[in-house]
Amino acid sequence: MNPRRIAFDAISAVTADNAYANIVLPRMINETGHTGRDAALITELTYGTLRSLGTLEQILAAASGRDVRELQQDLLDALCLGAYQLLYMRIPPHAAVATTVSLVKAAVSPRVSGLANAVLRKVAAKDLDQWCEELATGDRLHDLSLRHAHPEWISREFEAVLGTAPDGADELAPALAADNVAPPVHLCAKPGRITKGDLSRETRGGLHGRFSPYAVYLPGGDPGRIRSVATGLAHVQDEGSQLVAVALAEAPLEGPDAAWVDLCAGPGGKTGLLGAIAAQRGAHLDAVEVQPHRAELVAKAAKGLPVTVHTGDGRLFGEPDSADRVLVDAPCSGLGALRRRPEARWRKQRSDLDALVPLQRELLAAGLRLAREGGLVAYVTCSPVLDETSEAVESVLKAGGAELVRPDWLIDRVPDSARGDFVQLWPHRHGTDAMFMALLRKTGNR
Ligand SMILES: C[S@@+](CC[C@H](N)C(=O)[O-])C[C@H]1O[C@@H](n2cnc3c(N)ncnc32)[C@H](O)[C@@H]1O
Repeated sequence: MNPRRIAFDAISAVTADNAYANIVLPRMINETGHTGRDAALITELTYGTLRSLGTLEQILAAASGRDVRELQQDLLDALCLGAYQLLYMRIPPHAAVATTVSLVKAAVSPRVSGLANAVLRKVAAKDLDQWCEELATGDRLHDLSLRHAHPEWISREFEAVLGTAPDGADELAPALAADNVAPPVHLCAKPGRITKGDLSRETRGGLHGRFSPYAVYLPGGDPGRIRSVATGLAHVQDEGSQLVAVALAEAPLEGPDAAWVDLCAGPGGKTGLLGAIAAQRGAHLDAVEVQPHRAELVAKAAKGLPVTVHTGDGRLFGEPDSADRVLVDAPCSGLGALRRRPEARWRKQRSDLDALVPLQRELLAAGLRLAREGGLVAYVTCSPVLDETSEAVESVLKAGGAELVRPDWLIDRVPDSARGDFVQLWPHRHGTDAMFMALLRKTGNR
C-alpha cells in the first residue's frame, strides 16, 4: 500500500473513529511492512496533517469558498493531507495535487476528484506565510494560533502563564512552535539499578540529560529494543517528569522519612523512579491508582521495588498524618504534552477542565491530609494552565495547615524553571514537557 494511502487511513481512523494516531499508525506501518524512509514519510504525513488540522481547514475554507465542515469527512481528510504536503513539506505542487487527486478517486469517490483538484490548485497558489497573511485578522492570538496550528483557547491559556513582553518579543510563538516538533525519547536510568553511563553506552551514543541525574536521550530507534528498558533497569520517561519526582525526593525534610505515597500513580513512570530512590533510602512507597488496568501497569513498573500498589480512589486512601512525602501527580488536561499526541489539541476543549479542576483540588487536599506535620507534598501536573496549577494550589492553601516551599533542588539546576516559588517547565525552554510542580509542607491540621 502506498505511503499516502496509509497516512490517509490513519488520519481517517483518528477523525472518524476517535483513534489515537500514536497507537494506530505504528501498527499500520508494521502491518504494511514499511521501514526506513517510507515509514518516516508516512509518519510525517500523518502526524503533520493531524497537528495542523485547524489551520489547514481555515486555508481550505478560504480556497474553496465554503464551510469545509460540510464536506464529507473522508474528502476533508484527503484535502487536509494534500494541503499539508503543499504548505508544510517540500513536495512539488504538481506531485502533491496529482497524488491527492488519485487518492480521492480511489479512497473517497471519483465524483469529487474534480473538486479536490480545483481546491488544491487554489491552495497551491500561495505558500503558508502568504495564506497566514491573507487570513490574519490583526488579533494577535488568532494570528499566532493560525500560524502555529493551535486552537485559540489553548494559546490564551499559555499566554496567561507566559505573560506578554512590552517589546513584543514574548514567548508565546516559540511555545506554540515547540508543540509542533516531535519530542526525542528520554530514558530514565533507575537509580541503584543502572548508571547513566552504562545506559548511554547501551544506547550507542545517547547523550546524558541536561538536567536530570538519571536522564539519557535516546539517539533514535525503538526504546523497547534497549535491553535495560526491556528488563526494567531503565524506562522511558520525559526528563521533566523525572525532575519533579526527584525534586520531591531531594527536598530537605526533618524527622522520619520512610513512608512515601504516590497518590495518582498510573501508569507508573514516577512510581518506578521514586520506588528506586526509596529502595536506596530505606523508604517504602504506597502507589494508588483508581483505574484497575492502570494499576496493573504501576505494578509492572514497580516490580522488585519497595512499592505496594493499591487500586482505589486517592481521595479516600490511607491514614491521616501518616506519610512523610506525598506525590499528587493529578489527572489534568495534558496541555503540557501536546507535542506527543498530534491530534490532541483539536480534541480537547476548555470545558474539559470543569470536571478536572475540582478533582485536582480534592486530590491535593487528600495528599495534605495524608502527610504528617512537617511532611512534604508535591503537586504536579503535565499542564501549565493556571486553573490546574498555581490557582489550584493557592485555593487549597487558603484552607490553612500548609505552606509553600521553594523546590531549590530543581530550580537551582534548571534555568528559567521558577515561576515564583512554583516550578514551570516548558518544551521551548527546557526540551521537556510543560510540567508544573508546587512543593508544600504541612504545618498542621485544618
Ligand atoms: C497524570 S496521571 C499520573 C501519571 C503517573 N504519575 C506517571 O508518572 O506515570 C494521573 C493518574 O491519576 C489517575 N486518577 C484519576 N483520578 C484518580 C483518583 N481519584 N485517585 C487516584 N488516581 C486517580 C488517573 O487514572 C491517571 O492514571
